[in-house]
Amino acid sequence: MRTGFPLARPGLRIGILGGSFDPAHAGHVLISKVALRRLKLDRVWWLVSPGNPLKPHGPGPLPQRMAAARRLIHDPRILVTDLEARLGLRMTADTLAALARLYPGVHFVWLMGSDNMVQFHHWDRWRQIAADVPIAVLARPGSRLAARQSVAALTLRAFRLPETRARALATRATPAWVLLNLPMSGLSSTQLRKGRA
Ligand SMILES: Nc1ncnc2c1ncn2[C@@H]1O[C@H](COP(=O)(O)OP(=O)(O)OP(=O)(O)O)[C@@H](O)[C@H]1O
Ligand SMILES: O=C(O)c1ccc[n+]([C@@H]2O[C@H](COP(=O)([O-])O)[C@@H](O)[C@H]2O)c1
Repeated sequence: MRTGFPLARPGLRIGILGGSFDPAHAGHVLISKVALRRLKLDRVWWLVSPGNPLKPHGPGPLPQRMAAARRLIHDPRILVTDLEARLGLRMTADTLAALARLYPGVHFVWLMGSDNMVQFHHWDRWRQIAADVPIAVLARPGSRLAARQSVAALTLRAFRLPETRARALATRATPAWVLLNLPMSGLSSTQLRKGRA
């Protein structure tokens, strides 16, 4: 494995939480812990993005975002990585293809908040993403119901697992996705940036 890339042996179940983390906050920690438990994951990797392809303004510098994210985590199962920047990738479809090549035999699950599910159908090759990797959508205030009615949710409705089957998601044939309800956190990076300004 190249330097700077996390290690993972075949058979591990790893949730990937992609985001700007500008800055990371307790909402990210909460959904990571819920995903670890409810999806029976071994690890969650925070994939600190060089920048969301759909957002017009880039986030703050990557090293600062990484350092702040690491300071927030006190669970050895959660790991922060800049592998997307190291690979020179930005589109999630490309990142997931690279992960499959780099880590054969690892069971990856894409994690995202329900706000992202609402606009998932605008992502580059979103159907390919859903065909490549199981997806867990974590409820977030204001978008939980909209996520259930989103274009992606309706398109993929035949492949939705009930929450009671969430533990099976990581090794399920794709497409497969689940919507996880949880005691929701209203925290957001936008709100924290406003508070800092
Ligand atoms: N409070 C939260 N509850 C559920 N999911 C969340 C929460 N905060 C962030 N997420 C999810 O975590 C992932 C990374 O989030 P991101 O780094 O963009 O933080 P954010 O708070 O959504 O930032 P911003 O306000 O700048 O959009 C996304 O899939 C997002 O939906
Ligand atoms: O690939 C895409 O088209 C795409 C479009 C929007 C968002 N994403 C990814 O979704 C993750 C969450 O983005 P954000 O900006 O909400 O933190 C992050 O990993 C982005 O790279 C990816």
